[in-house]
Amino acid sequence: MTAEKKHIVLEATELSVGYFSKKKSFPVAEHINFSIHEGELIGLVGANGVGKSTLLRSLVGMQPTLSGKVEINGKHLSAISSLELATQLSVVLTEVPASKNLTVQELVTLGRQPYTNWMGSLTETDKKQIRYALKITDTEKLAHKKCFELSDGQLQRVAIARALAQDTPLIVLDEPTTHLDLYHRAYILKLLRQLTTETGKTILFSTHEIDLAIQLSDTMLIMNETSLACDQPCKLIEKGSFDALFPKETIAFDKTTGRFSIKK
Ligand SMILES: Nc1ncnc2c1ncn2[C@@H]1O[C@H](COP(=O)(O)OP(=O)(O)OP(=O)(O)O)[C@@H](O)[C@H]1O
Repeated sequence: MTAEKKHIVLEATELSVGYFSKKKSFPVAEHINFSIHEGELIGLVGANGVGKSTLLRSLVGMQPTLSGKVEINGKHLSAISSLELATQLSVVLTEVPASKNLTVQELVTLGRQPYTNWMGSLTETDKKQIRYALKITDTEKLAHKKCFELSDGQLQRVAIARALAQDTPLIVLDEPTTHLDLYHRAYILKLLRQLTTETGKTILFSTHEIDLAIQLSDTMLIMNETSLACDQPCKLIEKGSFDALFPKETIAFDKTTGRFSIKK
């Protein structure tokens, strides 16, 4: 029997990402090829400065690609209007929201923008989705606080709530567990896992929590200076793909436990 072919939500083909300066391009990562499937939790890992944020921003159209192709649900990214994109894709980046003067309730409500009419009035569905987003991210009690009054960790959860209010089939998060304490780190990663299994959302997130990502992700992307590997965590472990992430003399990957340990 052939395995059921899952719908490809996002595909990168011969993608090159990086920066332009004085009309010259400075690639950060090249020849990137991978596809991610509906209902999967995908963890992107790699050392500091390897290009994870650059890649994520390029995949969601927040910075121009240098060459190659990004397709979302089979459609070239550049052919998708910003309104259409906002109903398909929500993004949580590491940058602090510009609108810190808003209350948490107001910021999360902004997530409903793609669906509200020109007056911005909320339907029962909008209100229900906002309540759900606040509840599931454990931010209900903060709803009436101004964003500038929040700790970094609280703000991080509010940013995730805004993305959940947007209720898109694809969510992309850049380091969603930064600033979070151990409990909220596990809580958020478990929540992302739960959202993929219970609601069929596809969630791509970058993280330095490699051990947790190995345990929770369906697929992992391992980015290093010369290549990007994409596969199930167990297959990547078998292939030794985690070994090349960090200098061996300092930190080693144990295939049997799926964890890194410091070499003494
Ligand atoms: N705006 C920019 N202009 C030029 N180069 C940049 C810019 N932003 C980042 N870079 C460079 O691109 C490379 C990749 O940076 P990026 O932030 O994507 O890495 P990262 O893997 O997300 O790192 P970290 O794990 O530390 O967050 C780095 O060498 C960085 O200096």
